Amino acid sequence: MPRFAANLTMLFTELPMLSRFAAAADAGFTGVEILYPYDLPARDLYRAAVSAGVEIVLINTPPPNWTGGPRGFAAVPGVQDRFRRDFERSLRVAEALRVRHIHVVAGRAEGEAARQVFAENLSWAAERAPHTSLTIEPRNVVENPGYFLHDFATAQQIIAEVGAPNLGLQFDAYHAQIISGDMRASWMRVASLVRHIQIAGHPGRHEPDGGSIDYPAFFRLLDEQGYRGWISAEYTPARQTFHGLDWIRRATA
Ligand SMILES: O=C(O)C(=O)[C@H](O)CO
Ligand SMILES: [Mg+2]
Repeated sequence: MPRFAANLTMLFTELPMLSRFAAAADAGFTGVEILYPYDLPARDLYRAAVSAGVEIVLINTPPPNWTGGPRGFAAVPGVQDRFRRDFERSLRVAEALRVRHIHVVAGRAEGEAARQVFAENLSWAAERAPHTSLTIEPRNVVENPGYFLHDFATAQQIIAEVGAPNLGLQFDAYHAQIISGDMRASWMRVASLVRHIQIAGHPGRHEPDGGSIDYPAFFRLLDEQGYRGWISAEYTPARQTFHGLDWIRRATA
């Protein structure tokens, strides 16, 4: 049976962050992810996870601007020193939270210079943190205009070029459906590189229930293929989080 994580940046936001861990555990999640855990003490987050009995599966590298603006800048030329300092910070937080994956967020950039900077930053980070799993995630540019990593072919090339054993793909099924029009076909092409999956319903990015992606069939496929990673629910609840959890009850029944 797949292991499900709740993205606490998007789910259970009816509650303060530290109360979301227990709410996720009560709902049947055994892991959580927090996109930007940098504004609360790591020890409080870790304690909340331990007392709820959930693992913290993933965090993102920090955004360049704490009060908004683009998220992440690993592919942005001209700020490599800053990337390195901020990566050190994510590493400290990841160690304190015993996090499994750090998602290295590419940011807004384009062209060959951005591709080179992204590959250089990833090589540096993979070597700096050989025991931490690093991920990169293609996102659709319809909703993330200007985002550097917006197709799977580029992600595959960069992972091959960096060639680090601790760098892999974060497969967001919602983005994949928009990028290729066929999430399952994308999955079949890149599955061997994937170390973390995120899900949301399409269209709308709400509960993974109904819509154009057949998630029960996807979960069966993952079981058949022996996928051992986490599947993280990264969606905006259509109403209150608690009213939209039938899908996980069915998936874990
Ligand atoms: O946008 C997404 O799908 C992500 O997973 C990002 O990490 C959100 O910041
Ligand atoms: Mg995602």
